[in-house]
Amino acid sequence: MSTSLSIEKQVAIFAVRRACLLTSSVFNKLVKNETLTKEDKSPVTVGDYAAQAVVNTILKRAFPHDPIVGEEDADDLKRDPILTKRVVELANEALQSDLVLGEMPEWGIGPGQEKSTEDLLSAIDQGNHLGGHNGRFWTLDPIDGTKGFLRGGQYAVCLALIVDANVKLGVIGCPNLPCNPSDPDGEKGCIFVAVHGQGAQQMSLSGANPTPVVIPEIPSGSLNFLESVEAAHSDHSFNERVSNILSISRTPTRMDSQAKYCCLARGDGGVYLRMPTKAGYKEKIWDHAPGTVLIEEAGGTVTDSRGLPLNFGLGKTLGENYGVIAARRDIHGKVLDAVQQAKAIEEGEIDQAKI
Ligand SMILES: Nc1ncnc2c1ncn2[C@@H]1O[C@H](COP(=O)(O)O)[C@@H](OP(=O)(O)O)[C@H]1O
Ligand SMILES: [Mg+2]
Ligand SMILES: [Mg+2]
Ligand SMILES: [Mg+2]
Repeated sequence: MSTSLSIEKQVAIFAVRRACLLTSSVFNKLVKNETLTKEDKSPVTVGDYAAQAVVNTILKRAFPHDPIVGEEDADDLKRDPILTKRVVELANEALQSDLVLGEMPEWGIGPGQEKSTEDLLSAIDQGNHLGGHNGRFWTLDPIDGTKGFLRGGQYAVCLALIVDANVKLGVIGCPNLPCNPSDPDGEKGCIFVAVHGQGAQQMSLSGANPTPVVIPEIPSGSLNFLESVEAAHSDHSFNERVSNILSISRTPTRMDSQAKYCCLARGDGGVYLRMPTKAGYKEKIWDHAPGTVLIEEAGGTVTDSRGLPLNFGLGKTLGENYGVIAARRDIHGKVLDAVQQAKAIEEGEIDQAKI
């Protein structure tokens, strides 16, 4: 591993880019029966499986010794030969498209690199690492915000490299996100990249125009919350209470996926807040690792509601769920105080009338 992670960064960008092109083209052709329902009742589409097959194929060729913690596995898919055939078709199409400058055929990509069904199902299952505190591994969410993807909203292909529980590199591809927030109808599709200690960048899906990303100063009157669309994923009424404490009057921006972290990183919204809606759900590392390094490198802080950093060394999850707060470094403390105040009110420790 080079200390600058320049090769890892390039490979990750190319892999995420191919997966983004795949998922955008799948969306236009997706039909209803190309989605399965997982044991936890959440949806998974042929796009999720094919994107995981593509990214894992590239990672395993470029870094054969690196384990991968991926969201999906191929168990349910294997029971459905029609969906399997579709995933194989999609993954092969994405892997075999022409090489762009910098891509290497040794990564298993480019014309003529057709993979068998067995190769691709096994590539999906190579995301079976359990994570943990020691060593180096990748974590992949092939489509984060599958519900957003299905509704034609925001979703993201998310990849991070974790070394000894620290997120060293994060790449988030957002095929539906406008490149320029002040031109929402303009070009869509951008990739955000952050390397620990080296800053953050945004580039177009083609890799063109890389520009540094730094969270701008936002006057407190213009702050707003970035929150999940899904009410089951984060407690909207809690966010409203925190907004009131902070005298935030702007309505929250609801958006699926880690595109929220990307918007926060470029100042398109001021605070990401995700508090649990019910006991028992544990946040997954692939839902937060790339977003966390992006925010930290763009000048922000990410903690739970106790003010502690997220722990990426516990396995597939972040452990007991104390929520997630992300904001620019200089306002994070203020938001954390407000969250703790709102929690105390909720728990009945403070009489609302006294504050
Ligand atoms: N009860 C719950 N609480 C919090 N997050 C949940 C949840 N159920 C599912 N999720 C996660 O929320 C992610 C989407 O986040 P968001 O709401 O910010 O779009 C999902 O990612 P996938 O879509 O990759 O499965 C899933 O991992
Ligand atoms: Mg999912
Ligand atoms: Mg996800
Ligand atoms: Mg996902």
